Amino acid sequence: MNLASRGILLVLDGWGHAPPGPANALSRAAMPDIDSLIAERPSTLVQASGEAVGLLPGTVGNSEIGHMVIGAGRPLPYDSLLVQRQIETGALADHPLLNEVCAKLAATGRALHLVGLCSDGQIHAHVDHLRELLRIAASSGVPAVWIHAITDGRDVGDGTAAGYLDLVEKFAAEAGTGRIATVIGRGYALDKSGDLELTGAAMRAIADGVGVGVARARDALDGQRSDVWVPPSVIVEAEDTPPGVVGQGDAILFTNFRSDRIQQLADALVTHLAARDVTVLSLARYDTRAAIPPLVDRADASGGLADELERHGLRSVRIAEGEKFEHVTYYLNGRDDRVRAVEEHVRITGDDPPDYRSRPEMNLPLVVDAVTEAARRADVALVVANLANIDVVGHTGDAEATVAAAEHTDAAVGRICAAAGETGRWVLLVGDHGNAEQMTRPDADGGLRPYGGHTTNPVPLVYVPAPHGRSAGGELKSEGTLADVAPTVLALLGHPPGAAMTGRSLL
Ligand SMILES: O=C(O)[C@@H](CO)OP(=O)(O)O
Ligand SMILES: [Mn+2]
Ligand SMILES: [Mn+2]
Repeated sequence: MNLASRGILLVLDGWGHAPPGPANALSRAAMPDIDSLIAERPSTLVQASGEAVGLLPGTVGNSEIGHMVIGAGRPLPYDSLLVQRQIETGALADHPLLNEVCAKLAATGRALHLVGLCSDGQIHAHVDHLRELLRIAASSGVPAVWIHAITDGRDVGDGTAAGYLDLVEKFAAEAGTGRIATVIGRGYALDKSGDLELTGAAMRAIADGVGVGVARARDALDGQRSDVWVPPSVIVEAEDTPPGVVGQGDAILFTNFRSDRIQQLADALVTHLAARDVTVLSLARYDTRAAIPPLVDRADASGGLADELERHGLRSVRIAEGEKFEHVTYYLNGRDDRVRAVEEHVRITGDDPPDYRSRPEMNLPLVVDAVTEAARRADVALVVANLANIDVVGHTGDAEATVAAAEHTDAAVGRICAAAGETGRWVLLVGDHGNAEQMTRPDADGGLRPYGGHTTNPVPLVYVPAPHGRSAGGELKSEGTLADVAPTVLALLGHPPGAAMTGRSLL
């Protein structure tokens, strides 16, 4: 392979584009390296949200779909969209497995437990799906439906949980069934770091009714520091045991459509409830250890960049910190957990602070070292790395810390581009969805409140040619999407897009 055709694909997580302004942490940050790349190198903006990537129109992008589409080279109908379609066509209401489980509960007098994130953030879940499931349960005659409400405050503004709990109660009243049994912050219920104490606390509330006792769902929020960290709380209506515990012969249906953050809890519950003869279902397919039957299955994501690299015998090294490791491996490879013979997966581990505001640099120097080391290897055609800081720190909603995260990211990009220059590589930089470029959101009173969630903004794509390699004309093609990234990478490596790709090279 021509030396100059080797490269580095850098995903800057949460790197969206918006006009400069006080709420734009990226325009506020001093980012000399990235600014000069954008000024001097071919660059463009690409779509990373909504229909362009396989989401419902107007839906914010996220890391899963972002990395999947970057890898697949085509938009992929995402799980949320597939669920929505099934609701609209009536297929979910007619779902044979759901009907069978509901009929059994009706016949045996047992309860259905709905467990999921209660917001309309549309990254992990949508409260409208819960509404539909309440309707279906009611019309199937399920005698009791318990809702285990996970509060959000991350995909939607912090401080909004009370409104969503009220909404859930309204949906239940409309459907004529459903009561909130537990209220649990996503920090506990959706931990994905392997912290089994957090997961265990959520699990005991759901399964056994052990937690902070409150009289009404909203009371769980009283005096809490954020919606994310609402301690596992159990609604106790009388002096006796909480009514919503999971009993012998009950069924649990997880209502999140995205797997990564609910699977630790789902696995813990399946293990914990093994002796209780509980039927467990999930709305979409999960990557749990236990096989949980999904109501809606995934779209095929094969034929992407990983398959093409393998076909051409091109070695790639994937590098990211724990928070984004699956994204540059499993998701980029189309939710395929094989490590192909031509791949190396490097998970950067450092010490992770409980609150990223205190260390916006995260473990970035270690990521840069690993990228530099891989870039020096002649046998590696492509280095793929995710720089997580802008997104992960952006999620705290703390604009000052996010400015610092952006400045660390800029310095890292500078170091990586220097290493690329020394090793004769090109670099392609791209965001996977917006986040840090929009750190406030209007609130109901016409004011602005801090916002740490994702956005629908386009993301930058910047091409830094190798020192003696192919250079694109002045600009990259416009009107691209994340689906064009893999074809662009393949073109730079000297290959056409894969047959399954509908994206095109933007060179
Ligand atoms: O952290 C997460 O789970 C989501 C936001 O809920 O972000 P991302 O899609 O970037 O992983
Ligand atoms: Mn992301
Ligand atoms: Mn994110």
